Amino acid sequence: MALLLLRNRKASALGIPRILRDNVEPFGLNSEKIIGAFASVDVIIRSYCSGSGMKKFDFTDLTRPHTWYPLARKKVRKVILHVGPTNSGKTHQALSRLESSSSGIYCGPLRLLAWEVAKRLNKANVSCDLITGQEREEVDGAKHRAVTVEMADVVSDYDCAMLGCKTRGFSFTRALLGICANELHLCGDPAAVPLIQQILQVTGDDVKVQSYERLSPLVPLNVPLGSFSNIQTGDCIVTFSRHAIYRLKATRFNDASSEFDVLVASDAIGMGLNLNISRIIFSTMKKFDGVELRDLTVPEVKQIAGRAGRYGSKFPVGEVTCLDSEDLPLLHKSLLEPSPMLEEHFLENAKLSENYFFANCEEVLKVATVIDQLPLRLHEKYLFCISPVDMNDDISSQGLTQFATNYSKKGIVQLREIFTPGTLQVPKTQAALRELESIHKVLDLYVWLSFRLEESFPDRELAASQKAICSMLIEEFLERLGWQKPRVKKVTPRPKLNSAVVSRC
Ligand SMILES: Nc1ncnc2c1ncn2[C@@H]1O[C@H](COP(=O)(O)OP(=O)(O)OP(=O)(O)O)[C@@H](O)[C@H]1O
Ligand SMILES: [Mg+2]
Repeated sequence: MALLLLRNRKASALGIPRILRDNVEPFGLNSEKIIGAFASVDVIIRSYCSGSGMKKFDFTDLTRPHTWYPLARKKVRKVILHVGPTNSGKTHQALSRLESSSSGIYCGPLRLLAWEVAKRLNKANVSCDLITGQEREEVDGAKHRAVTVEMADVVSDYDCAMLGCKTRGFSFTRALLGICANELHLCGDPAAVPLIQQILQVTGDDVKVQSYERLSPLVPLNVPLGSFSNIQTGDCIVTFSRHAIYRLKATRFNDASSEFDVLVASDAIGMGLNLNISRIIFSTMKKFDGVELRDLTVPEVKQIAGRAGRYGSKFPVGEVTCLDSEDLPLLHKSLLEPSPMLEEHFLENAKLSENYFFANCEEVLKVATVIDQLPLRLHEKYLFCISPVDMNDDISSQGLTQFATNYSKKGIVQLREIFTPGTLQVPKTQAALRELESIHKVLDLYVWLSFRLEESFPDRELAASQKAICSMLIEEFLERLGWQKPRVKKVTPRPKLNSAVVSRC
């Protein structure tokens, strides 16, 4: 939820962005203490400015986030928690309910899942829009929407809403508290139940738990894969970096003479995807989480392993193992252990009221310090702050600065001002590859902004087409290294596996 930063040391080091200091002080904010509550600023401002009869909002009271969503609070929502292990039919059950409702919204953690749901509903003649950070496919007359969770709509009224989210990010909490629906279905691990029940105690919602059992078996193997020569059809190799995916794909599985139908995927597949996978193979049990290289957590291992042998797929029994034998003990132990209760971590971190914790918003603050001096309104600054810019990437952060500066000066940002179409080339070196990936990020950012400031970022089509060219050129570079383009480009709920790459979208 909200990026609540009360006396956060890291944040103070960056200084208090003027964005919030200047704009919220009239509401009585003590800027020495409070740096931001970005996540819900949009809702608060909209409510405050709409003249909807809402009283002056007290920005100093950050202990009651459920009150930031007045629309949702008008209802006593029926909240159903669908909990159980992976592959137990939680999503299936909740989606059936969504499908039969007069209006609804699905909020998922991954673009592919939103896409899968939109496809399923439209196929069942329930018109459904697909809305993610970077795309909007609207269907005439649709009363249903499938969105990625950060796009959760907290200002409309729905009959049924579904949250299929595996993380505790602020988007999830915002959706949990803010979605205005008669019925709210949440799918996840039983470990989340106490925390969600606790959070929803104050909303007055009616919460029920529905438990599930695994629908088909998952067998942890005692023998490691050992060598890639032991790969079989239906295997899925899981790795944790994009470059490792490319490398594995390029060097191992795409030999022209190879007949293997193998998926190489990142841990993003763990978020509920249904694929035809017989055996999950962890190429490593360690992951770099942005700060350190650490062992995979119990929920991560279970979620990823749970992709094997999905019910109704062509593999009725799933298997899971590791590439190296030394990783097997951690795999076996993790699969046997219950997931740690989310509240433990939560309480450790909470510094405000006992149900809330400080989300990490260093990235947002980095943007805030860059655009702080620009003559933009609060809402516009906020928008740039939450945009999908990679501030650790020089080209991406320069792109954002340029977009924000040009927008503040002229109100319109032509893509050609910072980018000349027709100049992209197949990279010849790893450095050129990285540069092209950075350009891809800048174009992606332009598309994202164009959906929110439509008139000011008019070149969406050009940006999208140049972005597609970037992807093609990256693929061409990789093909020259021996990588082959997947024959199946989109991952459908049950595709024939053809060495597709799935990574976080
Ligand atoms: N009652 C059912 N009838 C037919 N198919 C079902 C049924 N229940 C589940 N399935 C199918 O079984 C597979 C797994 O179900 P689902 O995706 O709902 O599991 P899940 O519990 O949400 O798993 P995860 O925790 O990994 O997200 C899906 O392909 C789903 O369509
Ligand atoms: Mg699911």
